[in-house]
Amino acid sequence: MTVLDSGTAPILTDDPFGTEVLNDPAPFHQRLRDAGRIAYLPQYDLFAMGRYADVHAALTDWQTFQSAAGVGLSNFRTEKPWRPPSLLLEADPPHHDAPRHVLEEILNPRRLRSLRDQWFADAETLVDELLDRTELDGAHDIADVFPLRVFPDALGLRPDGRENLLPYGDHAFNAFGPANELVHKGLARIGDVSAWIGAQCEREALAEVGFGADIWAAADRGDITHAMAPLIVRSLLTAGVDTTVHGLSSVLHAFAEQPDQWERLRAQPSLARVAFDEAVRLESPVQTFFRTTTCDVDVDGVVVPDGHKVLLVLASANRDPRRWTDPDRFDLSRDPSGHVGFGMGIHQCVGQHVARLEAEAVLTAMARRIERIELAGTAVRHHNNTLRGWRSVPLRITPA
Ligand code: HEM
Ligand SMILES: O=C(O)c1ccc(-n2ccnc2)cc1
Repeated sequence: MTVLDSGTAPILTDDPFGTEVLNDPAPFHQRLRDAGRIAYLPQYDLFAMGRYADVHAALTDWQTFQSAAGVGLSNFRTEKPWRPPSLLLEADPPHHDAPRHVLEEILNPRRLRSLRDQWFADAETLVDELLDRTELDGAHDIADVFPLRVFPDALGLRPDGRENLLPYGDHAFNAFGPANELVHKGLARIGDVSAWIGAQCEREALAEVGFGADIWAAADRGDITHAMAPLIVRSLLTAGVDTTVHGLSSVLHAFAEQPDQWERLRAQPSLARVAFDEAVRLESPVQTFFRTTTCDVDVDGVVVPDGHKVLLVLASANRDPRRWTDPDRFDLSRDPSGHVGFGMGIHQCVGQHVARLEAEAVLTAMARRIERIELAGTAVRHHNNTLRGWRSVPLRITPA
């Protein structure tokens, strides 16, 4: 795509949600970083940032770059959201504060320690089931399976109907983008699926022990209102599975592409956590989120008018050579902290510890049982307006 400089903002004619970019976003990200600190995309009348420093600055300045007008392309100031807005993701202080504090308490690493032994055992069971094979699919057999085995139970979801979770999350993440074919393909089922999701958020649908019950208990304590509780449960239902499914397929693909890094993990299984964060930096399972300006904002001489949508390209920031040495390399000796794959600032991912624990369980179980993994064919991308991961990662494995 060409970069034309008309007026003050460099113009990019890329479509961040088109098939070409979804298949290989790197050229778009490179053009965006090279164009300057901010660029204008006329196709969607939006501004975009791709450099680490600018994305980080916008994420940590919620007063100027708000979430309350939606974190997708749709501007809640002028358009009706497709569902009641999120009390966390699509809210700013003060309304954001109480729901955020409640989930921080429920999902913090200390509270998750009670799940660690169970999740590690579940991961070992899953890997043991696969060890009689020399070839498997890292997406179909592991990434798509493990989150659905552990997270719905931890949340307290009833056993039936869980097949609705992935389609709901996939549609919700598509809906942050434009109304393209990816959104249209989900519309036929979303009514029924949303009804099922809404029903699972009610207190009587949830187990007495789990994240859902903890949210309702917070309402009983008065930390949030009872009216807020179902919507906060809905946040976990929306975010809890698709994200980790794509995070896991990404880390397995990264290792399969670089078997030397797998040897490092086998030598030091405690590297599992940093390996997952390095994969989240490199692959950015959540590629983008939007913000809306709350005033006229001058970025390097480009004036973004009040109320305008700004696309924050997390995936580009995570590979910005201004911030990362050899950014395109999956490297376990790197310190990936500071990456924006989980966001940054007041909206930084409150589920990151859940995601890390799931990945640590899977990678530790695999590292102990599998001597070598390598790609056994061409991996196939899963397309989504916001999420990036793999539909298929054919692997050849050598049991230890
Ligand atoms: C690899 C997995 C994941 C990635 C890459 C990821 C990424 C992100 C990012 C980038 C944000 C910031 C959004 C923004 O700034 O607008 C975020 C927020 C959030 N994440 Fe995640 N996430 C993951 C998994 C999870 C899981 C498993 C949960 C729930 C258990 C979760 C719950 C949330 C919630 C509730 C927010 C909103 C926080 C707020 O607005 O205060 N995420 N996540
Ligand atoms: O409240 C919601 O509906 C909602 C909350 C968080 C996410 N999310 C995105 C990345 N990690 C989590 C998605 C949806």
